[in-house]
Amino acid sequence: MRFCHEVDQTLQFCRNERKRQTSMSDDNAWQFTLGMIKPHAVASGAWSYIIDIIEKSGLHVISRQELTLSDDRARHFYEEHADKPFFINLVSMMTEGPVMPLLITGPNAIQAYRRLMGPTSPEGARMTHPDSIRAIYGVDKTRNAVHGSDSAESAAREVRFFFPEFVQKIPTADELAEYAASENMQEALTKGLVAMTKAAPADPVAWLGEWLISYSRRNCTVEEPEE
Ligand SMILES: Nc1ncnc2c1ncn2[C@@H]1O[C@H](COP(=O)(O)OP(=O)(O)OP(=O)(O)O)[C@@H](O)[C@H]1O
Repeated sequence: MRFCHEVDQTLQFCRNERKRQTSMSDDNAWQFTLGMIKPHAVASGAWSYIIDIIEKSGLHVISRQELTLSDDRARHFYEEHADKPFFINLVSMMTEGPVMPLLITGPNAIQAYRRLMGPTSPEGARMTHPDSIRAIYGVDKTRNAVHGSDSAESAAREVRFFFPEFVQKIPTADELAEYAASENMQEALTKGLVAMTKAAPADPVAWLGEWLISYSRRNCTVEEPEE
Protein backbone atom coordinates (compact mmCIF):
# COMPACT_ATOMS: atom_id res chain seq x y z
CA MET A 1 0.00 0.00 0.00
CA ARG A 2 1.37 3.40 -1.00
CA PHE A 3 1.09 5.05 2.40
CA CYS A 4 2.76 2.13 4.21
CA HIS A 5 5.70 2.26 1.86
CA GLU A 6 5.95 6.02 2.34
CA VAL A 7 5.89 5.70 6.10
CA ASP A 8 8.62 3.06 5.93
CA GLN A 9 10.61 5.37 3.74
CA THR A 10 10.41 8.15 6.30
CA LEU A 11 11.17 5.98 9.33
CA GLN A 12 14.91 6.30 8.86
CA PHE A 13 14.52 10.05 8.54
CA CYS A 14 12.49 10.11 11.79
CA ARG A 15 15.15 8.10 13.60
CA ASN A 16 17.83 10.49 12.42
CA GLU A 17 15.70 13.43 13.57
CA ARG A 18 15.32 11.80 16.95
CA LYS A 19 19.07 11.25 17.25
CA ARG A 20 19.66 14.83 16.22
CA GLN A 21 17.15 16.11 18.76
CA THR A 22 18.59 14.12 21.63
CA SER A 23 22.13 15.26 20.87
CA MET A 24 21.10 18.93 20.97
CA SER A 25 22.15 20.84 24.05
CA ASP A 26 21.49 24.58 24.24
CA ASP A 27 18.72 24.31 21.74
CA ASN A 28 16.90 21.52 23.50
CA ALA A 29 14.19 23.37 25.41
CA TRP A 30 10.88 21.60 25.94
CA GLN A 31 8.28 23.38 23.81
CA PHE A 32 4.66 23.22 22.69
CA THR A 33 3.68 23.98 19.13
CA LEU A 34 0.61 23.87 16.93
CA GLY A 35 0.50 21.58 13.94
CA MET A 36 -2.47 21.40 11.62
CA ILE A 37 -3.36 18.83 9.00
CA LYS A 38 -5.02 20.55 6.07
CA PRO A 39 -8.40 19.42 4.63
CA HIS A 40 -7.12 17.38 1.67
CA ALA A 41 -4.83 15.34 3.96
CA VAL A 42 -7.63 14.79 6.48
CA ALA A 43 -10.02 13.68 3.72
CA SER A 44 -7.51 11.26 2.13
CA GLY A 45 -6.75 9.54 5.44
CA ALA A 46 -3.11 10.67 5.28
CA TRP A 47 -3.59 12.29 8.71
CA SER A 48 -2.94 9.06 10.61
CA TYR A 49 0.36 8.47 8.77
CA ILE A 50 1.37 12.08 9.39
CA ILE A 51 0.74 11.68 13.13
CA ASP A 52 2.77 8.47 13.01
CA ILE A 53 5.71 10.32 11.45
CA ILE A 54 5.52 13.04 14.13
CA GLU A 55 5.42 10.49 16.99
CA LYS A 56 8.23 8.40 15.54
CA SER A 57 10.45 11.47 15.32
CA GLY A 58 10.32 11.72 19.13
CA LEU A 59 7.70 14.48 19.36
CA HIS A 60 4.34 13.84 21.03
CA VAL A 61 0.85 14.67 19.79
CA ILE A 62 -0.89 15.24 23.10
CA SER A 63 -4.23 16.40 21.76
CA ARG A 64 -6.01 16.66 18.43
CA GLN A 65 -9.33 17.86 17.12
CA GLU A 66 -11.25 17.54 13.89
CA LEU A 67 -13.32 20.59 12.94
CA THR A 68 -14.37 22.68 9.98
CA LEU A 69 -13.13 26.26 10.07
CA SER A 70 -15.57 29.05 9.28
CA ASP A 71 -14.47 31.64 6.73
CA ASP A 72 -13.96 34.18 9.55
CA ARG A 73 -11.83 31.84 11.68
CA ALA A 74 -9.66 30.84 8.70
CA ARG A 75 -9.10 34.52 7.80
CA HIS A 76 -8.27 35.28 11.42
CA PHE A 77 -5.86 32.34 11.69
CA TYR A 78 -3.93 33.37 8.56
CA GLU A 79 -4.37 37.15 9.03
CA GLU A 80 -0.63 37.82 8.57
CA HIS A 81 -1.09 36.75 4.93
CA ALA A 82 -4.18 38.92 4.29
CA ASP A 83 -2.38 41.07 1.72
CA LYS A 84 -0.81 38.14 -0.18
CA PRO A 85 -2.11 37.17 -3.62
CA PHE A 86 -2.73 33.58 -2.49
CA PHE A 87 -4.82 34.59 0.57
CA ILE A 88 -8.28 33.99 -0.95
CA ASN A 89 -7.29 30.56 -2.25
CA LEU A 90 -5.72 29.73 1.08
CA VAL A 91 -8.87 30.60 3.03
CA SER A 92 -11.05 28.76 0.56
CA MET A 93 -8.86 25.63 0.78
CA MET A 94 -8.77 25.76 4.60
CA THR A 95 -12.57 25.86 4.79
CA GLU A 96 -13.37 23.18 2.19
CA GLY A 97 -13.53 20.38 4.77
CA PRO A 98 -12.41 19.40 8.27
CA VAL A 99 -8.91 20.32 9.43
CA MET A 100 -7.07 18.55 12.24
CA PRO A 101 -5.26 20.85 14.68
CA LEU A 102 -2.58 19.03 16.69
CA LEU A 103 -1.06 20.03 19.99
CA ILE A 104 2.55 18.87 19.70
CA THR A 105 5.20 18.85 22.39
CA GLY A 106 8.81 17.76 22.79
CA PRO A 107 12.39 19.03 22.79
CA ASN A 108 12.72 22.06 20.52
CA ALA A 109 9.27 21.13 19.16
CA ILE A 110 8.70 24.27 17.08
CA GLN A 111 11.74 23.87 14.84
CA ALA A 112 11.75 20.07 15.03
CA TYR A 113 8.20 19.89 13.66
CA ARG A 114 8.95 22.55 10.99
CA ARG A 115 11.84 20.36 9.82
CA LEU A 116 9.57 17.33 9.62
CA MET A 117 7.07 19.37 7.54
CA GLY A 118 9.65 20.46 4.96
CA PRO A 119 9.55 23.52 2.68
CA THR A 120 6.28 25.28 1.75
CA SER A 121 6.23 23.98 -1.82
CA PRO A 122 5.77 20.20 -2.09
CA GLU A 123 7.37 20.25 -5.53
CA GLY A 124 10.50 21.90 -4.13
CA ALA A 125 10.34 19.68 -1.07
CA ARG A 126 10.39 16.55 -3.24
CA MET A 127 13.71 17.72 -4.64
CA THR A 128 15.42 19.03 -1.49
CA HIS A 129 13.64 17.21 1.38
CA PRO A 130 12.13 14.07 -0.19
CA ASP A 131 11.37 12.46 3.18
CA SER A 132 9.47 15.43 4.58
CA ILE A 133 5.71 15.36 5.19
CA ARG A 134 5.02 17.97 2.51
CA ALA A 135 7.12 16.10 -0.06
CA ILE A 136 5.11 12.95 0.57
CA TYR A 137 1.59 14.23 1.19
CA GLY A 138 1.58 17.74 -0.33
CA VAL A 139 -0.21 18.37 -3.62
CA ASP A 140 0.70 21.97 -4.46
CA LYS A 141 1.79 25.17 -2.74
CA THR A 142 -1.65 25.74 -1.21
CA ARG A 143 -2.53 22.10 -0.55
CA ASN A 144 0.74 21.38 1.18
CA ALA A 145 -0.69 18.94 3.74
CA VAL A 146 0.34 20.60 7.01
CA HIS A 147 0.82 23.82 8.88
CA GLY A 148 3.21 24.46 11.79
CA SER A 149 3.83 27.46 14.05
CA ASP A 150 7.01 29.22 13.02
CA SER A 151 8.06 30.91 16.30
CA ALA A 152 7.43 30.82 20.04
CA GLU A 153 5.07 33.80 19.64
CA SER A 154 3.02 32.21 16.87
CA ALA A 155 2.97 28.87 18.74
CA ALA A 156 1.51 30.62 21.82
CA ARG A 157 -1.11 32.40 19.71
CA GLU A 158 -2.02 29.36 17.63
CA VAL A 159 -2.18 26.89 20.54
CA ARG A 160 -4.52 29.37 22.28
CA PHE A 161 -6.56 29.62 19.05
CA PHE A 162 -7.40 25.90 19.00
CA PHE A 163 -6.70 24.66 22.52
CA PRO A 164 -7.61 27.56 24.85
CA GLU A 165 -8.39 25.23 27.73
CA PHE A 166 -4.90 23.74 27.52
CA VAL A 167 -3.12 27.11 27.65
CA GLN A 168 -4.61 27.81 31.07
CA LYS A 169 -3.20 24.49 32.30
CA ILE A 170 0.40 24.86 31.12
CA PRO A 171 2.53 25.28 34.24
CA THR A 172 5.57 27.53 34.16
CA ALA A 173 9.05 25.96 34.24
CA ASP A 174 9.41 27.11 37.88
CA GLU A 175 6.08 25.55 38.84
CA LEU A 176 7.09 22.28 37.21
CA ALA A 177 10.46 22.28 38.96
CA GLU A 178 8.84 23.04 42.32
CA TYR A 179 6.27 20.28 41.86
CA ALA A 180 8.84 17.71 40.75
CA ALA A 181 11.08 18.64 43.68
CA SER A 182 8.39 17.96 46.31
CA GLU A 183 9.47 15.30 48.77
CA ASN A 184 6.94 12.62 47.73
CA MET A 185 7.69 13.02 44.05
CA GLN A 186 11.44 12.95 44.57
CA GLU A 187 11.29 9.79 46.64
CA ALA A 188 8.97 7.98 44.24
CA LEU A 189 10.88 9.06 41.16
CA THR A 190 14.28 8.23 42.61
CA LYS A 191 13.18 4.75 43.73
CA GLY A 192 11.43 4.16 40.42
CA LEU A 193 14.45 5.21 38.38
CA VAL A 194 16.79 3.03 40.44
CA ALA A 195 14.46 0.04 40.06
CA MET A 196 14.12 0.72 36.35
CA THR A 197 17.87 0.87 35.85
CA LYS A 198 18.22 -2.51 37.55
CA ALA A 199 15.42 -4.08 35.53
CA ALA A 200 16.58 -2.52 32.22
CA PRO A 201 13.14 -3.04 30.59
CA ALA A 202 12.69 -2.89 26.82
CA ASP A 203 10.13 -0.10 27.17
CA PRO A 204 11.37 2.03 30.09
CA VAL A 205 8.58 4.61 29.90
CA ALA A 206 5.78 2.03 30.14
CA TRP A 207 7.71 0.12 32.82
CA LEU A 208 8.27 3.23 34.94
CA GLY A 209 4.61 4.23 34.55
CA GLU A 210 3.46 0.85 35.83
CA TRP A 211 6.01 0.89 38.62
CA LEU A 212 4.83 4.32 39.82
CA ILE A 213 1.18 3.23 39.80
CA SER A 214 2.09 0.15 41.77
CA TYR A 215 4.22 2.22 44.17
CA SER A 216 1.40 4.64 44.75
CA ARG A 217 -1.12 1.80 45.41
CA ARG A 218 1.14 -0.01 47.83
CA ASN A 219 2.21 3.17 49.50
CA CYS A 220 5.95 2.75 49.15
CA THR A 221 6.11 -1.01 49.67
CA VAL A 222 6.92 -2.15 46.15
CA GLU A 223 9.53 -4.88 45.94
CA GLU A 224 12.43 -3.94 43.77
CA PRO A 225 13.62 -6.47 41.17
CA GLU A 226 16.55 -8.65 42.20
CA GLU A 227 19.92 -7.82 40.74
N1 LIG B 1 3.03 31.21 -3.31
C1 LIG B 1 2.02 30.58 -2.73
N2 LIG B 1 0.97 30.13 -3.47
C2 LIG B 1 -0.06 29.49 -2.91
N3 LIG B 1 -0.17 29.25 -1.59
C3 LIG B 1 0.84 29.66 -0.79
C4 LIG B 1 1.99 30.34 -1.32
N4 LIG B 1 2.83 30.63 -0.29
C5 LIG B 1 2.22 30.16 0.81
N5 LIG B 1 1.05 29.57 0.53
C6 LIG B 1 0.10 28.96 1.47
O1 LIG B 1 0.02 29.77 2.64
C7 LIG B 1 0.46 29.04 3.80
C8 LIG B 1 1.21 29.99 4.70
O2 LIG B 1 2.35 30.46 4.02
P1 LIG B 1 3.77 30.63 4.75
O3 LIG B 1 4.57 31.53 3.90
O4 LIG B 1 3.53 31.02 6.18
O5 LIG B 1 4.35 29.17 4.60
P2 LIG B 1 4.79 28.11 5.70
O6 LIG B 1 5.32 28.81 6.90
O7 LIG B 1 5.67 27.12 5.02
O8 LIG B 1 3.42 27.40 5.99
P3 LIG B 1 2.49 27.41 7.28
O9 LIG B 1 2.39 28.82 7.80
O10 LIG B 1 1.15 26.87 6.77
O11 LIG B 1 3.11 26.47 8.25
C9 LIG B 1 1.31 27.91 3.21
O12 LIG B 1 1.37 26.78 4.04
C10 LIG B 1 0.56 27.60 1.92
O13 LIG B 1 -0.57 26.78 2.19
